[in-house]
Amino acid sequence: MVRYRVRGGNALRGTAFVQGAKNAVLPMIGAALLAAEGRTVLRNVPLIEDVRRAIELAEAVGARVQFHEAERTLVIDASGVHTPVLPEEIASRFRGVILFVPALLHRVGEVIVEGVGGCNLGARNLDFHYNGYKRLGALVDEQESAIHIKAAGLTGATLYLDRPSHTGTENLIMAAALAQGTTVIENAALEPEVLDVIEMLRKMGANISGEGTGFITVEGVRELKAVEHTVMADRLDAGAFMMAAAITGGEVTLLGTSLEHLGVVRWKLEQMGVEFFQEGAVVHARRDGQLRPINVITDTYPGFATDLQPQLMAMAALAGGPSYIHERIFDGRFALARELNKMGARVEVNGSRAVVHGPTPLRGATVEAHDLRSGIALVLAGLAAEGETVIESGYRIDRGHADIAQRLRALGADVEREISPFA
Ligand SMILES: CC(=O)N[C@H]1[C@@H](OP(=O)(O)OP(=O)(O)OC[C@H]2O[C@@H](n3ccc(=O)[nH]c3=O)[C@H](O)[C@@H]2O)O[C@H](CO)[C@@H](O)[C@@H]1O
Ligand SMILES: C=C(OP(=O)(O)O)C(=O)O
Repeated sequence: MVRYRVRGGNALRGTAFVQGAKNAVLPMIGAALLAAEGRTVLRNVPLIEDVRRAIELAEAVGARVQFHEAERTLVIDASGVHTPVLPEEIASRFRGVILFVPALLHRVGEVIVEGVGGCNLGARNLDFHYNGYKRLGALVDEQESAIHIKAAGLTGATLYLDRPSHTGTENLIMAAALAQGTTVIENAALEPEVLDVIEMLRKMGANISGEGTGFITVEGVRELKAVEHTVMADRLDAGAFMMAAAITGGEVTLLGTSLEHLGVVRWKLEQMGVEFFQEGAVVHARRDGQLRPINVITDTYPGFATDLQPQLMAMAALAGGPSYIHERIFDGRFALARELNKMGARVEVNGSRAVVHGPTPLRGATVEAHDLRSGIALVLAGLAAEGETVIESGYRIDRGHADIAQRLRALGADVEREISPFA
């Protein structure tokens, strides 16, 4: 059992390194398995638990993987991929498992998904993925214990997503990349990570156009080759550090990121009183006076990222007036509210809307990380709280943020990661 212990009160100051993006590296590991020969080299790979699960899973299906951790470099030889089973004990621990489906369909002709993990945020359906595979010619059999997908070769088709699903877009592109003929994907996701994955697939030899427009065309090719690719910076990790500076009244310099990737998040943080200054790939963020209340609606990119909504909720607890949050992506992403309330916040939730009655001083408490982003939001709340905050279920934070305690300590925070022998 991992837990984080945070003693609040220090304004964060200094320089932080932004990690490689979790939501880009996971599909890239899936993409690497599409190459039947050679070795893929991924750079700027974050040392997070989801990457460790993805490595275990790639090995379970027959790939040979070396993780050079000090160099943040992953080497994947997928020539030995032979088994269709994505085993429950690994698959049920992270969402990225679904990103292995296209490669196994192409390489093995079938996939058995024994579980799908990831953050518990309410309904997380996969119907857009399955409908897409079916339109490309696969057979999908959804049983309670496992999902079985089979395909004797895929054929291009016109596909659509009811809404621009992030992993749905990546999966249908990967499925179409080696299908015979042309595939058009309508209502495709625009997230920067999706574009980075497309860039890697294009280097591998895929013929993809239209990314960033919502309409993607993929001309199938016969094979994809192993390549080298550097994973983009994690905008959610960068956002967490910006908000850590803001919530503590500090100032941070973030190396290797871009305000462009934040979309609307940037403007909302500015409205709350965060000042930004960008010099190339270096971003400075600091709080400018008292935090102001805010009105936020989460949306797909470039709208306000749902993965930064909990951190914003924590900040809103300290803002000078009521803030309104409308969560439109997930129907169960307000588990943070009751944990923040244990710390003295006043958050009222009504369905997909929440009102944060700020300002309320925060005080330390023992709280639970119900998912990755509510976990990091509680770390931020702890940094601004009086006294000590203990955040249980810290594994969920480790799924997506690398060395977070150490990186925050380098900015002057009092944070420790502890491993308890008691489960
Ligand atoms: C590994 C990864 O990249 N995870 C990210 C990805 O998750 P993920 O790709 O799972 O999220 P989606 O964009 O697919 O889901 C968004 C919404 O669409 C619904 N939906 C999705 C697919 C589908 O087949 N049917 C369906 O109904 C989901 O229930 C959810 O309500 O995007 C989310 C939304 O930005 C982020 O929070 C996650 O961090
Ligand atoms: C929801 C998230 O991740 P996943 O899709 O991997 O559960 C997240 O990164 O906040």
